[in-house]
Amino acid sequence: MSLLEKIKHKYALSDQGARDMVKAIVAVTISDIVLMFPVGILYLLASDILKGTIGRDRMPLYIGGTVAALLLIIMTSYFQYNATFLSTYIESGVRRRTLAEKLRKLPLSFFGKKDLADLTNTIMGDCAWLETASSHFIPELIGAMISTTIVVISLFFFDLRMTLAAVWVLPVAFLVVFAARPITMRLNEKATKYKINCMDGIQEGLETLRDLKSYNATETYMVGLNRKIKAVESHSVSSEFVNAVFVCSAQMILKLGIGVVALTGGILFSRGEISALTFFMYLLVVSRMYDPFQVALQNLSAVIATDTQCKRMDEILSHKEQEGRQDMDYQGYDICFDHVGFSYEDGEQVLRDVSFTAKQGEVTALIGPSGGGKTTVSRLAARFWDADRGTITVGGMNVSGIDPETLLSLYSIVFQDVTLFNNTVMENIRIGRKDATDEEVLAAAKLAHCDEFIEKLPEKWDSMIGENGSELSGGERQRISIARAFLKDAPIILMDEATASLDVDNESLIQEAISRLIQNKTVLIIAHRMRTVDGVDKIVVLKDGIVAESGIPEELKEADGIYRHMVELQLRSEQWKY
Ligand SMILES: Nc1ncnc2c1ncn2[C@@H]1O[C@H](COP(=O)(O)OP(=O)(O)OP(=O)(O)O)[C@@H](O)[C@H]1O
Repeated sequence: MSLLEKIKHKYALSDQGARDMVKAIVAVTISDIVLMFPVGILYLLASDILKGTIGRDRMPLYIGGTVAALLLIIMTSYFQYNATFLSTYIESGVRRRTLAEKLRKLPLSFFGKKDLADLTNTIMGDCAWLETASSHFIPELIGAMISTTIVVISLFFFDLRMTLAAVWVLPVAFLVVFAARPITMRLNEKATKYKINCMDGIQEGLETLRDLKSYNATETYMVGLNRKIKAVESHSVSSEFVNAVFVCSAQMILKLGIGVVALTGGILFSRGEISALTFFMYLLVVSRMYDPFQVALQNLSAVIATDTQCKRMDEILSHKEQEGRQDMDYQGYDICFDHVGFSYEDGEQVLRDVSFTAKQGEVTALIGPSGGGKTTVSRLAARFWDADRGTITVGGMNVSGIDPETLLSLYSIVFQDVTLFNNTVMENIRIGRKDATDEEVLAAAKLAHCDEFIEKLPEKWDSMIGENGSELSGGERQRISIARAFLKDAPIILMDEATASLDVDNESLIQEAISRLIQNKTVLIIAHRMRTVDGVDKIVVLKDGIVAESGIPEELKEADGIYRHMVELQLRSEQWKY
């Protein structure tokens, strides 16, 4: 692996980002070396004074040297600023976009393991931390190490003993901070874990505020949240404290270097083994040489801490994407489950052996007791998850070999919990097909009976509907979701009891529209109310992860099975009154 590849992989950078980081390292190295130029000029001046050769003719050299050193310092600082700061912000944007793009391609199973706060923290917080790391910590650390090595090598040409007196502190100080690596990393990981836990708590509180208030549980929630905030506080403080102990100790060791140089120089000078000029030069050099290194030590501990953030990012970036072909030759759009077995992350077998076919031009209803696996079956059909055993085909093509986005283009999905975006009603419906014209959007909305309530909104079709459609009723939200399905007009329709939040008037209107929509399509409905499945072509009863019964409604009603039992139960519950 080349150096660029290594940097790219280690710090989750793009090709350009890795190149910019190398440029930044070069810029810092030059900048650090240039800072030694004034020391050189002072050395020349001292040398001339001691030799008595100072005169007018040497003045241009001193003045020219000083001006050149100043110009070089300004130029390299400018170069360093450009190479680090400007490119870093561009790179941060690239990094965030790469993460978001990757998340888009990951299977939903990945999101089962990660909560929203964790992912948001990676995209925003970890990226911001890496932003500082790539603009400051890493280039300054590597730059300081390279420039110090160059200075140290050149010092060996003057006097070995004095050089050793000056440089022994460098590896010792470095080792002190580096030896603390396992402790600081562990503490940093812990602090990050508590921080995410706290963010998660805040997010949960905001999302569930309505329920917390209605059950007078806000106080209990605040007690829990306070505990989480305190945990973040104490872990961050102890992480900082331990870090400071090691960094400060290492910096004190560096200061010891000046003392040792003065002592060694004093002894050697008194013995006449070095000249006053050499002694003076070493004092000058050590007074400057430790400065970048002192900063580098702080940066080293910060770079060590960066490991936690990089690992978290790498976990996302290296996670296997769902792949598949885009050019499929479908033979119709039948969905066929053949001995399918599946379990979620927790390992509990949700589907044990499921086989059935949902034919094109027919409505297949999935019914069964709660937790029987109906939603899971529909998720597997759309490849939100991959089955563990057996095969699922669409139009004869195994879904595990189809590119997820290509597969989803075959589906119109109407979920029970509708997701709406903080945008206009028009754009929320257009999500169904992004290239649809306004007329097409309007037509789809009309079919889903959305137009009546949209026309009453203050800005009509341009009305913003608040985050997740919070300004709309449950029925209105669901009608928008159905309008999207009309607009997409895909050959397969997956519905999760789409009419659940509609009142009686709307329900019959929507049902009539749905009947038009589903003609000659493969329709898979997750049904909870038995009266809605009376007219379907096929019922599949899922219970305990297997197909317990399947057939046409009349047949199943005759048999004394689960379907008949569910119909009877529902009839009884319909007679229930408050
Ligand atoms: N993302 C998930 N991670 C882990 N387990 C899950 C997940 N989603 C569902 N399950 C579990 O899988 C089982 C089947 O759930 P599923 O939602 O498929 O059932 P269902 O028949 O649709 O239920 P309902 O009628 O109540 O909606 C349940 O035990 C449920 O707890």
